[in-house]
Amino acid sequence: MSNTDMKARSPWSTLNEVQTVTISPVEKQMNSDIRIPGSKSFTNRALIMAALAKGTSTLSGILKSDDSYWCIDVLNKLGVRTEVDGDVVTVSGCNSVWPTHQADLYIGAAGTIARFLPGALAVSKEGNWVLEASNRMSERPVQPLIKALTDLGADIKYLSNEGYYPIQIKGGGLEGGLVSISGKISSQFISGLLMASPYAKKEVTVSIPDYIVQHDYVRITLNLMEKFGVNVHYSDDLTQMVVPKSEYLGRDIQLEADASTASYFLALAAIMNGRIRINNLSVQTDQPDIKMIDVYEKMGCKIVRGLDYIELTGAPTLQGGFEISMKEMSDQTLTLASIAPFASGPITLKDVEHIRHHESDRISAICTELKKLGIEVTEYKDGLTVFPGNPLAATLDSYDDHRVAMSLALIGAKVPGVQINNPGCVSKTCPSYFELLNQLGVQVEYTK
Ligand SMILES: O=C(O)C1=C[C@@H](OP(=O)(O)O)[C@@H](O)[C@H](O)C1
Ligand SMILES: C=C(OP(=O)(O)O)C(=O)O
Repeated sequence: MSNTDMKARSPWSTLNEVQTVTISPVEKQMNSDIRIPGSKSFTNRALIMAALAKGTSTLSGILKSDDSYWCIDVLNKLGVRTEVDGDVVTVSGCNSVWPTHQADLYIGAAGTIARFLPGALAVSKEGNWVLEASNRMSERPVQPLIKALTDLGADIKYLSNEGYYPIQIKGGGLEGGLVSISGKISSQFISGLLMASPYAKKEVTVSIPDYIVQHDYVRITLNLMEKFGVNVHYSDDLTQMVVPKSEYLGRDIQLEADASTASYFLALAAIMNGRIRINNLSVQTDQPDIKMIDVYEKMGCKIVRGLDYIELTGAPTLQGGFEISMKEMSDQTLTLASIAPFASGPITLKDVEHIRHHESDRISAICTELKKLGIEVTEYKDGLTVFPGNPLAATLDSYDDHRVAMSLALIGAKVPGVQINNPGCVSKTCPSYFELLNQLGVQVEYTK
């Protein structure tokens, strides 16, 4: 497990001892209903807004994974009281004054914490905190966010490499005013800046000079801020956003299921020509990865868009022969690339250069692993083309990246002899992933 960062695995991870998982094809026709764990994006936003808020919040349907564990752990270390009961967490908000003024905080591999926490700390009147991240998160960019926060008056220092974790943040507050921030490497920079902005001394006007890679994640932030009592004024294209001086108020909120996680199970039914119904997610969501159902439909699957469910029935042959921009749902690039060999023609996935900065260099990782399976691919700076083929048995690497492991496992559900090294990394967003696959009839065997 050479590239595995075991420190980033939390007590909510499950497969730390497992070296390799062998996935074997589904034996009977898939015809199942399933419930999907809570959304990472909603969970970590809601936790941080609830912690900053005045009053107590009850968040139901949280995700219990490494990313949310480290978020709750950090809040506890900052002196915020949280109580977890099943998938419900009660958070006693600190009204933007973090009770513990000095602490070393470990945030694991979570981009959401790395980009949402700095602003939330900087707004506090006093404090001096050191933030350390996983090895990979310490290679992922944060400079545009830190620059915007320091432009607003925050006191943040890089402790090792300029532009990267670890960092030191001192309290003192944000001044407010006009601030410009790039959205072309990560939308999380903008979300993190917005979440802190109500606590600046003056109104904050956020302006985007270039473009945003995934607008819908910013919309999730804006809508959740509104639920916590802060109304941001913004242009439709999100290039200008005005955050009033305000404060979050404690709320009781039911969080959504994770649309990114749901997509793997929809993809599974698509390639198996089976039927699956997701019982706790609907198309009425801001989560961008919901748009994958349109892609599965375009590939020949039948979709029922229920009021409170989504059902997919696969097709004997999936249709390929198209090019698609994955920019606005880029977490699903690997899912589509993994089922693409089973389609009738080549599929080109474009506009996702930014995913080279995710949990792994995802474009390079998926091209390397598909080639190991004997699949022809062409790699571009911003994407790849996957050609139809019959994948061979192979032992694959997960790159310690949950989405690499979850996507490649789909191929094992159709092709005998697919093994994945270091599969425990799925705990970043879905510790129960292989268990859920198994419930759907996929055979899963662990080697320790
Ligand atoms: O705000 C969020 O919750 C997320 C934003 C996206 O990140 P980028 O905008 O960095 O691609 C996405 O990939 C990530 O999984 C979750
Ligand atoms: C990019 C991802 O995560 P993070 O929140 O760490 O950016 C992801 O989940 O695919």
